[in-house]
Formats: sequence, structure tokens, C-alpha cells
Amino acid sequence: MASPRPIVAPRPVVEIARLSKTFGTGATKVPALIDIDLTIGTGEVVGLIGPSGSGKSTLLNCIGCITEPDAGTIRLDGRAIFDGKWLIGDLRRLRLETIGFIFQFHNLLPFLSAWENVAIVRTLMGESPERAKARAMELLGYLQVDHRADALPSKLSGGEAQRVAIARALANEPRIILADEPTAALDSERAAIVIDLMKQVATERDAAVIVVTHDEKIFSRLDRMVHLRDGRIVEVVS
Ligand SMILES: Nc1ncnc2c1ncn2[C@@H]1O[C@H](COP(=O)(O)OP(=O)(O)OP(=O)(O)O)[C@@H](O)[C@H]1O
Repeated sequence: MASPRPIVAPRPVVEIARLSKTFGTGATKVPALIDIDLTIGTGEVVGLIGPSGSGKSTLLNCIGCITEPDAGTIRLDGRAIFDGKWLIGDLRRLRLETIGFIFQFHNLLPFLSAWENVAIVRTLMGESPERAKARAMELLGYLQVDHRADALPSKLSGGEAQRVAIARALANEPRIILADEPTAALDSERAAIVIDLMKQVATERDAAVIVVTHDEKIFSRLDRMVHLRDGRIVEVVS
């Protein structure tokens, strides 16, 4: 009999303090994030909610080390990443090792099969092609889409493509999964399955999942909803 999974207290994976970001200068100045404080732990699926232009994508991109904040601090998986400036020289490698990205329109490479789209992440990390394929097949199996491993993205349904995209986001065993409108192209049932899968991934793999979404049909499945308005957190609903 398999031994039960030990109960582990959540630990912070994303720690943000007083984070600010302004785009442009002078008359075109836009404060996109103002004094953001947010801590997200293992096992959590957190939604970033708010009207268009409220700063959701900017916050996701700062956590993903794609956009450089102006001020504040970011710690990812216990490591200081930003403190008024980047503290890590190779941000590309940091992203490759720590973060999995999932996008609205899955962003799979159209000329690679489902398994190749997943395996490429492992080969970029230096793994041999054989091992990378084996790992890709395992992840596609975990997401119950391995029967479509040889299909090109254009031949996958929306739900299948999003599962492959999640498998790809997991390929580097990230502690942090960032998803930008991952369910916008899916119907209610498939959207619910995708969010439940993310919750399963967060719990089983000690990861934190952050989802930017306008999709009201998934709100009830999120552990926490962080509401942004004009660059500030105005409400957090658990
Ligand atoms: N690269 C940029 N250059 C200038 N302004 C920007 C840039 N990116 C975002 N902004 C501005 O920063 C503010 C926050 O934008 P952001 O994209 O984070 O909002 P959002 O909540 O994700 O919006 P949406 O729901 O429409 O995607 C907006 O006023 C936007 O116009």
C-alpha cells in the first residue's frame, strides 16, 4: 500500500513587498503598480482580478522576472530576486529553473508535436533527448493527454491543447506557475477541469499558481482572489 502523503505546512513561494512600477515619463506617466504587498504559499491557486488596466499583467510579469519593477522587493522560492534592482545575473536561467508559464492561447509551437512541445523545455535545460521524451510522456500521462502525444497543436481541441500547455509549464518542475487568462478560450466545464488540475499540481508539487483572469466561472475554484484597481490591491477574498 502506498504510504500517505505527509501533511506539510504551506511555505511562502512568492513574497512581494512594496512593489511599484510606473510606465512612461512626464505627461504619459502611468503608475501600473503601487506599493504591492503579497505572499503566496505552496499549494495555493491565487487569482489576480480587476478591470482592464488595473495592473494584473504587470504584476504577473514582475513575478515572472519579465518586467523590471521600479522599487520594492521580490523573493521567489526563498531566494531574493529583486531589491530595487535585479539581484540575479541570469534571469533567463532563473525563469527556466523556477517558473512555468501558461498563456490564454496556449502558445504551443505549431511545428512540434504535443510531446515535443513538452520535451523541448527539458532539452533546453540540458537533458538528453531520450530522457526528455520519457519525462514529457510522463507529464502528458499525468494530465491525461498522452494519447494525443504525436498530434500537432492544430489537431488538438482547446482543452487538450491547454493540458499540453500545462504539461509544458510543469516540465521544468517549477515552484511557481504563472497563468495569463488560461481558461478564456474554454467552456465552463473545461475551464473548471483546468483550474482543478492546477490545484492538484499546486498541492502535489508544492507549487504556487497565480492566475490572471476575468473569467467569473472559475472564481469559486480559486483559493484566494486578489482584486487590483488602479495599480493597488483593494481587496483580498479567500
Ligand atoms: N509596456 C507598457 N508601456 C506603457 N504602459 C504600459 C505598459 N504595460 C502596461 N502599461 C499600462 O500599465 C497599466 C496596467 O496595465 P496591465 O497590462 O498590467 O493591466 P491589466 O490589468 O493586465 O489589463 P488587461 O486586463 O486589459 O490585460 C495600464 O494603464 C497600461 O496601459
